[in-house]
Amino acid sequence: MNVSDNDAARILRELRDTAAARLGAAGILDAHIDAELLIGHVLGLSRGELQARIVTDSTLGATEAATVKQMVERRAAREPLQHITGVAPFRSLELAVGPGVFVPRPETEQVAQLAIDALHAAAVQSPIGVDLGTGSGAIALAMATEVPRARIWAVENSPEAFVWTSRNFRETDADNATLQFADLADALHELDGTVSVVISNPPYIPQDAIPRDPEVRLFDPEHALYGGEDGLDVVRHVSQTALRLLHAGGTLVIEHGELQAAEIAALLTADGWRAVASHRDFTTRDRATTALR
Ligand SMILES: C[S@@+](CC[C@H](N)C(=O)[O-])C[C@H]1O[C@@H](n2cnc3c(N)ncnc32)[C@H](O)[C@@H]1O
Repeated sequence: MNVSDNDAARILRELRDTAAARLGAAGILDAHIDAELLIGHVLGLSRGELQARIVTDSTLGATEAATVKQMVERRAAREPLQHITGVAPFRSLELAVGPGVFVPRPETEQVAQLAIDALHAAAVQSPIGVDLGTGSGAIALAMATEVPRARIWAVENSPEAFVWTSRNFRETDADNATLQFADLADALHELDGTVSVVISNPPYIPQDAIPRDPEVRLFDPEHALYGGEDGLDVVRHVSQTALRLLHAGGTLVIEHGELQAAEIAALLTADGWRAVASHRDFTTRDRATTALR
């Protein structure tokens, strides 16, 4: 490494840090991400390339280089990046993840927005929100931190996942969020008829539809992926539990596969839900359905 490499890295790093501080002071939540994307855009580098340049040009010693090599090998074996780093970003949160828990996905950030909007719109002082099958706690903790006046309950019944859920609840320290180890089909009877919003990203993959990506097939827990023969076994339970939990006018939000919107609309309509509507993600795929109690 020569001095000019070092200088180039330092200048780049200071530029990144100054830009992040400026954006943070302006109220942008993930300021360092925005800063790196902006500088990368100007320099014609991806965010990863920019970060690699900052590290390799300045501070990368032999030990760090060896660690990077090991991590690259793990990634090459298709272990999810989030398992290697141990962290999954979700909206404004950084959640601990690893073997045994479903890695929260970017598309779920958009689905969570539907529940957050419904909580914001709720007429009562402290609306109750429930996340059925909470996994890492991503949706529940997003609702709790983004709608502080709400009271949030989260339900999970996988012991392996629950280790991670508990850790994320502890580390997020949202005192308006409660976690329960329970089967969502028979959970939270004490809240019957009082809840404003129920959201679930349940297992919805049909038993025979094995996911293509090794990261999903080999590393996400089966209990988080598969929903029986037609993929809708857990969705049927979510519908019944939400009918019991929600007060009249309350909102149900369900994430699902892009080809399941019509089937889920029929299922919910048959169960007596009103105003059933599907919602597209940023790539125009139908990935969520809402309904009113
Ligand atoms: C697709 S993952 C979603 C996790 C998280 N909500 C998210 O969006 O990242 C489905 C979750 O539901 C949990 N689950 C499946 N069946 C359940 C049941 N009957 N009761 C409670 N949780 C269940 C799984 O263990 C898993 O954590």
